[in-house]
Amino acid sequence: MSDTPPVILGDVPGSFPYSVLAERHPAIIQQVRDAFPYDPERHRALDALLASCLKGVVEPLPDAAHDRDRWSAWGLGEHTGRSWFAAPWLWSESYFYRRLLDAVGYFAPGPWQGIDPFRPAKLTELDAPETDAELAALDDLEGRPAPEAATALLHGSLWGNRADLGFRLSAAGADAAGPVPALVADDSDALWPLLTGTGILCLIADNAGRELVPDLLLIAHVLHRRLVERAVLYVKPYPYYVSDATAADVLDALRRLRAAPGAAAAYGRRLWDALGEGRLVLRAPPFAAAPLPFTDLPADLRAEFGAAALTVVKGDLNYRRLVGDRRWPPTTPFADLTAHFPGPVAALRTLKSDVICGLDARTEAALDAAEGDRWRTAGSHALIQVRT
Ligand SMILES: O=P(O)(O)OC[C@H]1O[C@](O)(CO)[C@@H](O)[C@@H]1O
Repeated sequence: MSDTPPVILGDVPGSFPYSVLAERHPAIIQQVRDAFPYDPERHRALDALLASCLKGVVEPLPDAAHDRDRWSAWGLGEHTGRSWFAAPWLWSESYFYRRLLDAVGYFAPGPWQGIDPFRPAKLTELDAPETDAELAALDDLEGRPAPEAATALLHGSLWGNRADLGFRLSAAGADAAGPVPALVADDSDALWPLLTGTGILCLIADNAGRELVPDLLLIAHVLHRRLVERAVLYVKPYPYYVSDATAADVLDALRRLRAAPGAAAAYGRRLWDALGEGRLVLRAPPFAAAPLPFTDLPADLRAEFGAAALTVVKGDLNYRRLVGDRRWPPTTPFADLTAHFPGPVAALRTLKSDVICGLDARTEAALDAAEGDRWRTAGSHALIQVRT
């Protein structure tokens, strides 16, 4: 595309990406420090990461890191020795989480290996009374016509994306939708006809807890109603962006569902059975936590999404990766920016970063008039965009 805007960097003081690197990442380091009684070595490593993020430069991975080659292929050499603020924002954010896990000993043999530094916060959310209320709402769906139940579950999965623990560190209270509808694009009419009963649904998950639970309910629904033959759920291979879902988080969510009263437990049982029968497959590919756009999908994922009836891409970060982390003119067609994707694709996302496409001109003008630039990042608007 000749007028392609530049990739977003984090180097403009006052911009949203800059604030994430300069303020949110230090706040996340503090949150992690407070989450567990780490030993002095871990605290020193967290001190070093904080200093490196704020005033230092990107450093290489330790010699023994299991994924050094992978990160070399993902551009680490190019950014090593340069400021975190000078790299593409997507790249800096991803590498920050990789280094945070190093600092807390997540990958190294020892007592902290495999301990998710974000798990206490994820469990607090999963166990919150709000989750009970959301699960109780499933009882009201019983007996409703299938299309009505399907729409309710789709919207549950969509708005579940607002439940993002990293986002909450800086966007508390971002609730008012103002005079513009909360849903700024809605292609859901094009989504359901793609699920004709014989294909595979791929769902690229985003957050754990109160987003993952409705994602699982949606999957349970399409499997139970035989809208697809099989579903594949893609999660992160390691803790990432504070609340992103890992396989362990899927198991926590399933346990929560199975232990719930009312209709929720039946959804949990169906999902459990579907995993056992191979009708629901869990995947955690390294690329799920790559600092790269989906134009760089590896061959295996390209083939899987190419063979699916539909791939649902959840959340803001995955949206940035899907359409490209660039400040596109908001009326740029979604179909143009996702033409590279190997199969039909639907984005379900609440708006939490500057990236947006596929709006009609009237909606863009109304949003700007009502909220300035704030609608892009406040998390108070959402979209359902589909490319068939
Ligand atoms: O959980 P989500 O919807 O992917 O949102 C994570 C979001 O957090 C931010 O990276 C800021 O840290 C957003 O801009 C990003 O896309």
